[in-house]
Amino acid sequence: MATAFAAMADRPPAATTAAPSTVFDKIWDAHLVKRLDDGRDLVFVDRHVLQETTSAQAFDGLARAGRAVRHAELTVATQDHIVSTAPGRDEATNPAGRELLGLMRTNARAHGIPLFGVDDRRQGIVHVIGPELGLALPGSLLACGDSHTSTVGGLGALGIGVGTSEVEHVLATQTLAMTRPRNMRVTFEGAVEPGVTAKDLILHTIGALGTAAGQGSAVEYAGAAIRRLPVEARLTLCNMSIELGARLGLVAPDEATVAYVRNREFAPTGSALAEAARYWLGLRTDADAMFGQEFTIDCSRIAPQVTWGTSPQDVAGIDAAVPDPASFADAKRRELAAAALRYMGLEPGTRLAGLPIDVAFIGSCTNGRLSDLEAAAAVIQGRRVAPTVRALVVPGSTAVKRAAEAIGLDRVFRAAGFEWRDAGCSLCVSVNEDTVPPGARCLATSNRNFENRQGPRSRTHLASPAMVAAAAIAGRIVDVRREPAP
Ligand SMILES: CC(C)[C@H](C(=O)O)[C@@H](O)C(=O)O
Ligand code: SF4
Repeated sequence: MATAFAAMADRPPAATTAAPSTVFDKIWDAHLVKRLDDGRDLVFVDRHVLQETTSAQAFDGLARAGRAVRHAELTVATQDHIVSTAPGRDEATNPAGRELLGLMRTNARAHGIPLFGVDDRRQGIVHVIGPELGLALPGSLLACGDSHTSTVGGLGALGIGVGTSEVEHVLATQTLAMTRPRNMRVTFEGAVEPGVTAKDLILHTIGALGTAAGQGSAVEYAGAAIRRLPVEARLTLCNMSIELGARLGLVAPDEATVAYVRNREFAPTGSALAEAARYWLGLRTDADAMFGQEFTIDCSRIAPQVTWGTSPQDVAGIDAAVPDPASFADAKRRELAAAALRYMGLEPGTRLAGLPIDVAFIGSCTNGRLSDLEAAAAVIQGRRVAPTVRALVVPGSTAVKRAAEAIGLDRVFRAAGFEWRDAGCSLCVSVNEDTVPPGARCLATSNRNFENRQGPRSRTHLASPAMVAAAAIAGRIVDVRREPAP
């Protein structure tokens, strides 16, 4: 399989067009198979990644239609959503997950698709393992039956989240029929303050522009502040393009991207890598390229962010208070904010700093990578979790878990009173056995704070790993920048 994946990187460079174009245009055009009569584009999918909750029906459909998997060698499967995260778990640990996990194993075997299941060292959240294993490469197009496929945009790849019927289409044809996304750019200017992370940049952006801003768009994140972000932070940023309403998000590849890709299990090596890197580094937006929408964000004014409501756009800096719904100009927004405060059990004017929490969750495809765990551990080192808090670390992949253990992070978390669990989606979506009790308040590093997301009547606030770590210790939401050094 490694050879097949490596060969994919040898694709010819995009045909140079006369008109100035964006990095998105260049990658899209390199994948264009044909323009369909209905106005959509048919694009080639370099990698197709499967997760258990959206693939079973797709395989059923394929069987009913009597079709085969077109390119099993460009497809991989993992088990992440419904898996138990209890240490030492297997497919049967979460009884509710047995059927879907079993179906994935049977389907993968029947079609010759490699499965990185619960017992595999390569298992993990689909959007974490793509970059980690070199399945997602700069300039590639990756599809997955999961909305946050946009994560891989951090490498300069097009990550397209699709529904179950499209999973079936990709399995059968290795192509995707889709309306070409519009170009949108968000440029980040100014210096980012210490204690402010990629998670804060994207939460702030969603708050400023709204969850509908990116509709139908491919968002390019640009600017000096983005160039300075390590690749894992770019993955966090692109992950939440979905909460900005976009189809995908991306950061143009640079030397940091190439360095990240080097030595990944399925990435090209040797002269194939050198040749691919030349192509990747040419994937830049031309100076005069046109964007349907352009926004600029001033990073110097961004504080660590915390959500107060039930949409990711309900967000404010840690030094702010819960807003008065009456303060919103738009009538619909006023109504939604009032409903959100009722659900969250919050009063207008209450400071976000100081809100007591019951659960602290560090993990997910947004913030479950090694650098996220390192940032959290740096805050926790030598301290204890407040007795009123249940604190969990759920690494984004088995490889992240092992890498963290190799540098002793598990000991830091355990000594502080955190649970150190096996890899999976866990409390991000609570379709396994991990839940937040009704009415309880959780500060989480994940990407969605919808009603009931972490269990019936659960209350979710979103923040960065360092902020969640600091809150777990304090027992309440605090400003990580003001915490005394350990
Ligand atoms: C289960 C899956 C379809 C879903 C998604 O696509 O987003 C999940 O990953 C989520 O985050 O809610
Ligand atoms: S971690 Fe959360 S957002 Fe990411 S794929 Fe899993 S459920 Fe979806």
